[in-house]
Amino acid sequence: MEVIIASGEQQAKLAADAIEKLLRRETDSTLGLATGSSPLAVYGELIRRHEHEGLSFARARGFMLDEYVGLPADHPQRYRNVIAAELVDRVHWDGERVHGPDGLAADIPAACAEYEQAIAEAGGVDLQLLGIGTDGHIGFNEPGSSLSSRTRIKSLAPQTRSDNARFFGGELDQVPVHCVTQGLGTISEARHLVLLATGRHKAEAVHQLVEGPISALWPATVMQLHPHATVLVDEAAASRLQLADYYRQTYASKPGWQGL
Ligand SMILES: N[C@@H]1[C@@H](O)[C@H](O)[C@@H](COP(=O)(O)O)O[C@@H]1O
Repeated sequence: MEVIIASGEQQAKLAADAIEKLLRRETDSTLGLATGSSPLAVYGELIRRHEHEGLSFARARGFMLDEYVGLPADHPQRYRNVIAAELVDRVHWDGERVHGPDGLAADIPAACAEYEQAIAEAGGVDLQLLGIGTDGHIGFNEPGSSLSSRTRIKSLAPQTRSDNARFFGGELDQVPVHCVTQGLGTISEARHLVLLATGRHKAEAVHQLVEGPISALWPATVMQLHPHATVLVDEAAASRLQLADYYRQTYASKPGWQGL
């Protein structure tokens, strides 16, 4: 696992560089998309590169991490609509090439199995963007999630519902109780995991993710088992890291050609 302590702006450039490298290669690429505030600066940088540097998403496929269950199709907080507004529409990416778990399916387990199948048929995810919840969730894999879980329905933890109430006008009772999320096993199969975290409220989750014992209690710790995981954190989110100086030195002496 590589830990890079960098400002939100630097994080966005580094993650966008890795995504641009994939989009400009000869073969089609598959991006794993996350919602929440953490990836917004990355999306902003990708939109800038699309508008000013000709970065094209035409040959890419996208798979989202998660979705609320039961929000009406036109609800602005439905993750499908959020990602359309924050990235897909703004980079003129064909919406048919961007997929997400179906939170409105009549048969949710069948829809989850189909989603797994669609990811597999696309050849798997090349780069998965991730944020982290204050309780250490990735996607919507709340504490207690199996480390080998697949896409499925989950109940949101009270902490997550209260954290996300800000997107629902501060009204907790408007936040859905259930979600569908790629599992920790699904996420772990992406070839490169790139997690972004900013702010002191993420410091404990980041400490556990990087330095804690692997445990379902802190689901993001599953990333310690991944052969190519990058964790981009600002100073505040890094404030509880025991080995922060070592991560700084390592990154400062990293060969420039290496990329993420
Ligand atoms: N389901 C999303 C996650 O994918 C996201 O990473 C996390 C952190 O959100 P934020 O980036 O807004 O702090 O919470 C949400 O509940």
